[in-house]
Amino acid sequence: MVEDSVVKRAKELREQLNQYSYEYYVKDAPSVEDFVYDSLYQELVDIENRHPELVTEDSPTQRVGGRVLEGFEKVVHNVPLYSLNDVFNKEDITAFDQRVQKALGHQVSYTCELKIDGLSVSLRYEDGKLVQGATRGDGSVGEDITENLKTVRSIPLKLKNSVTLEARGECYMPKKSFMRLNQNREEEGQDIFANPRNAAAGSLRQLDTKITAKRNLSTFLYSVADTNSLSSSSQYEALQELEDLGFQTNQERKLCRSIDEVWDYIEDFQEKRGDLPYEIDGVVIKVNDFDQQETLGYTVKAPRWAIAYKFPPEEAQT
Ligand SMILES: NC(=O)c1cc2c(N)ncc(C(N)=O)c2s1
Repeated sequence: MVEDSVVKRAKELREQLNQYSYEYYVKDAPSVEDFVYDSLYQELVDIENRHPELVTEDSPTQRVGGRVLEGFEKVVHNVPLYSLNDVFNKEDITAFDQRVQKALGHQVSYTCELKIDGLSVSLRYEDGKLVQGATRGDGSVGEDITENLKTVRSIPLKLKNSVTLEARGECYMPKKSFMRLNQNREEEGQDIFANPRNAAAGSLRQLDTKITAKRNLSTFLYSVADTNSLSSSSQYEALQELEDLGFQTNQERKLCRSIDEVWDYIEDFQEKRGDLPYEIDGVVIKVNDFDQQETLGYTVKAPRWAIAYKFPPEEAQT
């Protein structure tokens, strides 16, 4: 039987370390120096080594991976992950806005979000605890990569509220991590990855979770399978609600009152994309209000209430 003081200390350390990790990986605003984190982490490792029965699912020690998987189980997405219709110029953006206004009978607000060049993932939480993580796959059937996604430090193992929901987002590799990874692979005579998207996909499809844990992946969450699982009534509010639950969300989002504002946003980020610490390949434009999204509905493969504006390919890095 473990003394109460040790059980209490382990709980304190877990909560303190998870808070520090949240500040560092999700808010990008650490409140303590690394050595403070490291010494508390080592204290928890020592306690868990002496008392393995004290290890919990959401312990920060579970982030470093451990198992080598045989393969990936299939996961059926109860709510399919839809794809987006792509557009490539201002005329198509205007045409989208005309179709929306015609269908709804009035002007609408749009939420603009950066289109992250990573791997789409779905994260299922029950009572606030991460129970499953899966790839998008073909939108209906994906692969269970829970063990690998648990090593992604910005993915919360436990939410700030004990809600049950399925969040969707993009898992990506920051440009700096991509450059460092390819440098190491080149020095070791290994093939290099063509781009951060391939590097992220390759890292998440690793059967050895210890390798995934070292790849410094990150995430931006941007929607939920069922909007009724949130209290928000619009996309812009939902992004804030996801952030308040402990997810990393992209801070460049903008609520636009007109399609002209949408176009300004697109031009703005076509300029800025090279300076971002992650790769994007466009902008996702969504009708903001959830009731209006429902009215517009879906075609066979994509929502009528959203489009993806694709940037022209970036000039090859000389
Ligand atoms: N295929 C899709 O539905 C999406 C793909 C992406 C992506 N790669 N990045 C951001 C968003 C977003 N913020 O909605 C979406 S939505």
